[in-house]
Amino acid sequence: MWAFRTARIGSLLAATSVILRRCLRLGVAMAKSKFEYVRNFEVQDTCLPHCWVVVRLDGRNFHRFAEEHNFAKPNDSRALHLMTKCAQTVMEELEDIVIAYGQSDEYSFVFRKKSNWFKRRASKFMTLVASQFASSYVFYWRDYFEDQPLRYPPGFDGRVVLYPSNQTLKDYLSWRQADCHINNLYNTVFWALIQQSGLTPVQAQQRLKGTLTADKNEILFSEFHINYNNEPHMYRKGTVLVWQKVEEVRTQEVRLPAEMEGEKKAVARTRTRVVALNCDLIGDAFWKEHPEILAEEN
Ligand SMILES: Nc1nc2c(ncn2[C@@H]2O[C@H](COP(=O)(O)OP(=O)(O)OP(=O)(O)O)[C@@H](O)[C@H]2O)c(=O)[nH]1
Ligand SMILES: [Mg+2]
Ligand SMILES: [Mg+2]
Repeated sequence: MWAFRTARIGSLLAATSVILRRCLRLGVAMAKSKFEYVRNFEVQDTCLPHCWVVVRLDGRNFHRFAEEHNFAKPNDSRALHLMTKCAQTVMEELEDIVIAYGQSDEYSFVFRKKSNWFKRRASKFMTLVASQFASSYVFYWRDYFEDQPLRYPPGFDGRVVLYPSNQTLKDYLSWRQADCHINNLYNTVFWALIQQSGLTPVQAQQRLKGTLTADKNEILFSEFHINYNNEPHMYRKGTVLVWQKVEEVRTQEVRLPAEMEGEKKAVARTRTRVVALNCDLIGDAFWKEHPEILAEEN
């Protein structure tokens, strides 16, 4: 009797599991349409593991954008501060960015070596950075350009570059900062010759043809009494964004006995914030001061 019952339960269970399996198969077949195969056309764009992932953005045709929006020449501090505000937003909204560097119409964002954000898909990194940056540029425009309406929507191109070692990453950032220095020195003399000496752009270009750094410094000093080293750091060095612990003091209402109700007290707390620096990245000093950026766990 007992054996008969056990056999019956067994065959019932077997029948149920066959039905269940059929249903599941049918369900899966139904969920997959005949068009499903097009998924296979998607390319794998996973960034190589253990590499620094750098996303660099650059303003599209900003030569024209700067003209149309009356940017000051050679440097418009409103435009540079707006770029930095957008980059700060990118760092705060997205994940795993350990440092960013910007100058002119470009910003580079460095994702930590071991980031597994969106399974390290390059297209996700690039498009999320570019779209967050571009929407922030429009969103915050009025805060920096109070009297200058935004005349058309700006665009930013993006690229992803992988750097396999700390040295190559440091060299990449040094390259961008050296570019900032070379362009800024040239532009400072170029516009001084036009704005202060009345040369035409073609004449200014001719005057600077073949000149070396020392020559440009000399022209600035002897003709315009400008010591290039005293020009603002933001123009000469660009902007570095890093995470830093900042002590914040806020006045806060505290719970006290009824007779003291509503009293406020200063409360200090430490938060990690994105901080903008206009410092040198090429020498060792910066990396010694901020060892956590290249630390192994990154
Ligand atoms: N007047 C002024 N112009 C700026 C400033 N920052 C950037 N620009 C302009 O933006 C340009 C940026 O250079 P590029 O990125 O090489 O060139 P682009 O015109 O943006 O062209 P693509 O990047 O190739 O699309 C500079 O050459 C300037 O004309 C600024 O502070 N003041
Ligand atoms: Mg550009
Ligand atoms: Mg550029």
